[in-house]
Amino acid sequence: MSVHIAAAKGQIAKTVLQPGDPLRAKFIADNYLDSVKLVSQTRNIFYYTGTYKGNEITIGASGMGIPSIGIYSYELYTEYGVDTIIRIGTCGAYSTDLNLFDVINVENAASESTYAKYAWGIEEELIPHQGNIFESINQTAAGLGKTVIESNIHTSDIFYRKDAAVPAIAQKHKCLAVEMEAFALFANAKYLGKSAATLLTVSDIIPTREQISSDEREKALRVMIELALESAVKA
Ligand SMILES: O=P(O)(O)O[C@H]1O[C@H](CO)[C@@H](O)[C@H]1O
Ligand SMILES: O=c1cc[nH]c(=O)[nH]1
Repeated sequence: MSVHIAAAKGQIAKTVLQPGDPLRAKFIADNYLDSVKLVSQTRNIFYYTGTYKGNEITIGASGMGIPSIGIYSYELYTEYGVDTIIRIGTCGAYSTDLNLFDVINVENAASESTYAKYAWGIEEELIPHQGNIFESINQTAAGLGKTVIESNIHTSDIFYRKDAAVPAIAQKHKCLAVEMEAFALFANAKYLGKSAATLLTVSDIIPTREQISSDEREKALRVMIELALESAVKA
């Protein structure tokens, strides 16, 4: 057990799918995994380990924001020997070039956050996905005939803001969308020499205020979930 995860050593698989939402983790475990076991519910952040097509996999939440995923991904990599984390999140599109339910495979995460600098001495404001899992997701998507958009995204600490303009860092790095965790996940993986990818489903179109419901954020992300599971078993 680690400070924030109650699972015993050996109860977490080498590959973890990590949504922000604990109930999305439960939905995936209930609907996609066999022989599934709830291995941690500390702070109601659920971790389930089971098999998908015969391969052991863990689905567990990160909670929302950089500090939270910073904790969970670090403990998974260092205390449980996890090799690969695939974040499966939602994001807000900065323009109407994207549509609700589009799926992004994140190339680089740009952030104003000081997390990477003060945790690991990583000075860059743009951190790439780590290891081979990004490419494996692209190949898996092509094999399944699913469309994924490869793009930079903005990892922000802010969900609500007064200024409607696209933030400068997102403009600078041509980020199509915003979410709140990928930068810290990539920073931890980079520092620790681990693999990390982030898949995002567009849940909000920021300029038009179109959005999917909270129930859909839990349950209607089928394309992303199935792509992550199929990629995970090849990791
Ligand atoms: O759907 P998840 O994975 O939680 O991701 C996005 O949704 C949350 C905000 O609603 C933030 O965590 C953001 O990154
Ligand atoms: O961080 C996020 C996630 C979903 N939608 C947003 O607008 N922002």
